[in-house]
Amino acid sequence: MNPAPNLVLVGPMGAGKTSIGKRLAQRLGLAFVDADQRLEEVTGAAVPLIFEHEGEAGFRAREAQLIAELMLGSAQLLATGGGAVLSADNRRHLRERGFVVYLTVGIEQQLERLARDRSRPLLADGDRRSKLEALAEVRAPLYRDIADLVFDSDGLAVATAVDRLVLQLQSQWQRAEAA
Ligand SMILES: Nc1ncnc2c1ncn2[C@@H]1O[C@H](COP(=O)(O)OP(=O)(O)OP(=O)(O)O)[C@@H](O)[C@H]1O
Ligand SMILES: O=C(O)C1=C[C@@H](O)[C@@H](O)[C@H](O)C1
Ligand SMILES: [Mg+2]
Repeated sequence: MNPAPNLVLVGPMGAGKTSIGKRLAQRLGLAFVDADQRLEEVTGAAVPLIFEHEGEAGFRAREAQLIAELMLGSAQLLATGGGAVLSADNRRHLRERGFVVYLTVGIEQQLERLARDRSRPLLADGDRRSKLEALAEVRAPLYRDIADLVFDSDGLAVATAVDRLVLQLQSQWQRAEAA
């Protein structure tokens, strides 16, 4: 059993938080919430449009409010947005009320997975490789700081990643229960 009320996925764009999260939640019988998708439902606007109208700061404020509200609940799997860990308040809420899994991915896989994607405003223009590298430099220590488990999704199909995660989580949770 999860020692925390919720399960949380953090990590960079293209790590698979949304794709893996949806199937992992089904396997574990948890309600699946994707923060980006929830913000799109609530505002009626796509993430790039929120950035365009309210700036990154406006998006981050909405994201922080959502995380604070969601973490009051339980039995959820929350797939966070890639930048959620930038806020110390978010990190605290996620860590206090979630078992946090950091999904890692190599830059080549990230570039491949996001090659045709137009829904990430931070990659809208300029060189994607250098942008992703700059984001990773700032964020990797923050993801690591709140992680209860680090899982490398590089080169794994979503179904394989989910199978392995279920096993790793169950064994880690059993150890926590026995301790
Ligand atoms: N393990 C995987 N193998 C192959 N493709 C994958 C894998 N995980 C994700 N993808 C693909 O990569 C793209 C990005 O994945 P996803 O949206 O799950 O990333 P994310 O971590 O939620 O990113 P963001 O922080 O931007 O929300 C999607 O098109 C998805 O189908
Ligand atoms: O890495 C980021 O900062 C972001 C990732 C996405 O999940 C979205 O939350 C948005 O595109 C910003
Ligand atoms: Mg996502």
